Amino acid sequence: MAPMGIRLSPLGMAVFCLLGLGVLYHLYSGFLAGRFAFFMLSEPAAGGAEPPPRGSAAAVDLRELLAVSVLAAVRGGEEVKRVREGNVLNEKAKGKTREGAEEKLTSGDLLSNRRMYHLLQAAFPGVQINSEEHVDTADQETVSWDRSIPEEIKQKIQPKEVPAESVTVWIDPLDATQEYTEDLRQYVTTMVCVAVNGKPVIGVIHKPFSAYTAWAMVDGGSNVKARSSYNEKTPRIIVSRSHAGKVEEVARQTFGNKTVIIPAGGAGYKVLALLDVAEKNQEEADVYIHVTYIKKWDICAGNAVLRALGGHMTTLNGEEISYTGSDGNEGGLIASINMNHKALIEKLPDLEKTSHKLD
Ligand SMILES: Nc1ncnc2c1ncn2[C@@H]1O[C@H](COP(=O)(O)O)[C@@H](OP(=O)(O)O)[C@H]1O
Ligand SMILES: [Mg+2]
Repeated sequence: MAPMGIRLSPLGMAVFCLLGLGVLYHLYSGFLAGRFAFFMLSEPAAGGAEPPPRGSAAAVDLRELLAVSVLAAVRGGEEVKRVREGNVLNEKAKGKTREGAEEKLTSGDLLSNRRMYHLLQAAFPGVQINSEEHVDTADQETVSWDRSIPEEIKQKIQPKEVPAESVTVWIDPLDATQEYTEDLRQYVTTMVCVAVNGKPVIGVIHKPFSAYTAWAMVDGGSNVKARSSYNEKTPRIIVSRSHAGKVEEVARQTFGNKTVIIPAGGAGYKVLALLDVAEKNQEEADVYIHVTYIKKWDICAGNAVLRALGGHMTTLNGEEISYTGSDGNEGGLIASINMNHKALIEKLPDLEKTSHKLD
């Protein structure tokens, strides 16, 4: 006898148990099927990372990161332009490079850095962000992102989740500061790069004075492309105008005395010189070479853009550059697209013997 006088027949109990089992099976198989479908649909994430479970707190969507990176580069660029046009740069020296060149700092660098950093940080609080300028942690600036994705990005890029801890964001709030102080505006860019497991995956290079933005995502898409042809035999070499070291010697030794050398400011500008950029003040070149020490925020975005378009940026020894850990790149760089990059490296002088002479 059941409590309260209800009598359960053995048949009723069996039906009840079967129904319960059916409900449990339905719930569990639906969950498993969902997990299986997600596993089947997701490609391996860019940079080789496994996608984390959808909706997991530790996952970030690379398409969203691209959208906010473009916005950050544009917003930083507005500060860069405003300070230059107001003509109050508050220029000072922040130190010297290893080669003894003065490293300059202006209000343009600092205000752009503040804008870019806070926007990215608020949008992706769980992600490591490395920026060129110091960020005051007491600064309570809050900038929110409305999570809207521009139509062009929506059309070209699919959502792709990666674990937040695999991501490192690199911000250059003002590339070509030296040239900025000389009012050579065409060289100036703001840049954001997203690396996944150290591999450069998203690059944004923005020219604040002409409102031009190039973006690209490895295995995703881009709004910029390579030119239709490059001169591989006697390439035009684009090099630094203010941190040149012995780069002209290296270029002439490699490609002959007649090779054209284009001195220019900014690592972002020099990468754009290798691409199809319809911009009145943009020079064109075939190869970009840099022989002195350089920082990862200067080169990561350009490296990502080139990689996304099938090009290469490596050290002068041909090694890939890893965008995690320390912020410096010791081995110089050579960048090319639609060329035999390996053959270019083999042509370079033996850097083991000459590296001490390069700076
Ligand atoms: N030897 C060096 N040491 C430190 N930074 C260097 C460097 N050579 C180049 N850079 C930095 O790399 C960027 C591009 O350099 P260049 O215009 O000479 O090609 C500049 O960044 P910033 O303007 O962001 O400081 C410059 O300061
Ligand atoms: Mg800078």
